[in-house]
Amino acid sequence: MTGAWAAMQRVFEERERQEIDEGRVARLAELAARVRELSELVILSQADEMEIAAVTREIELLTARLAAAGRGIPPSAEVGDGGVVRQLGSPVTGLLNTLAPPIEIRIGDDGTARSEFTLGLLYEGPPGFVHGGVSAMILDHLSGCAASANGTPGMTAGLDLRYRRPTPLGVPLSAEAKAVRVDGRKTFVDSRIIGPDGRATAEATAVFIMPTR
Ligand SMILES: CCCCC/C=C\C/C=C\C/C=C\C/C=C\CCCC(=O)SCCNC(=O)CCNC(=O)[C@H](O)C(C)(C)COP(=O)(O)OP(=O)(O)OC[C@H]1O[C@@H](n2cnc3c(N)ncnc32)[C@H](O)[C@@H]1OP(=O)(O)O
Repeated sequence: MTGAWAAMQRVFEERERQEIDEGRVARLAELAARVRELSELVILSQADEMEIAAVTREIELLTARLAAAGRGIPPSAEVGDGGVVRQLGSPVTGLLNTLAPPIEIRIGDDGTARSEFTLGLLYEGPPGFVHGGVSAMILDHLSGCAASANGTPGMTAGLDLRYRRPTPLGVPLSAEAKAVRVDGRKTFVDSRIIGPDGRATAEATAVFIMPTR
């Protein structure tokens, strides 16, 4: 008995009481996209110190405007087609999470979870290449979706990763994950990130375990 199941249920139930207004989500997603651009410019901008101080003050005012409306609870997670969880605040796929790339995942007829994406400077590890932790995050999440699509969701119990070659920044990448074996509460999922030359840059095997109630 881990208690994790009950804790997750409580959070889900609280969040499920909220209606998701798609028009509002679209406007918030637009805001998140603009904040992502801003985040990249915090690293790249050549503005002088006066300009940086002025922009900082403006951002402070904008933050205060949003805070004035009060803070609610994060928008709920929904299970969509093929068992893909639509979690608006997810750090991987969350349209409203400015730390998320964000990555769109779809499930094929054979249960493979797939995604195509380009990772920019915010996800840099070695100069010019994707941070290994970011690759791990993406493969973990994609694999979780594949386990769910298989009808055997769970929490990541293990993620065995091999970095085959550096994953380049700023070019189209793809990734795929598929449940390959179920053993009681354990689901084993194989996944990979594929570079523009069609070769795998990172490969993983993950184990998902449904927590005991
Ligand atoms: C409302 C409830 C929802 C429940 C489902 C939860 C999520 C799924 C929902 C949606 C998924 C959709 C999209 C995916 C999204 C995200 C993916 C990322 C997910 C994460 O970001 S998630 C965060 C990181 N994750 C954790 O925070 C886990 C912390 N941890 C624990 O909560 C426990 O650790 C737990 C529950 C994992 C297991 O605990 P436990 O007590 O139930 O089970 P136990 O340890 O006894 O293991 C049972 C059998 O598995 C074997 N075993 C254990 N580990 C193994 C390994 N690595 N390799 C091979 N075998 C292994 C043992 O050897 C034994 O084998 P045997 O039965 O043969 O003896």
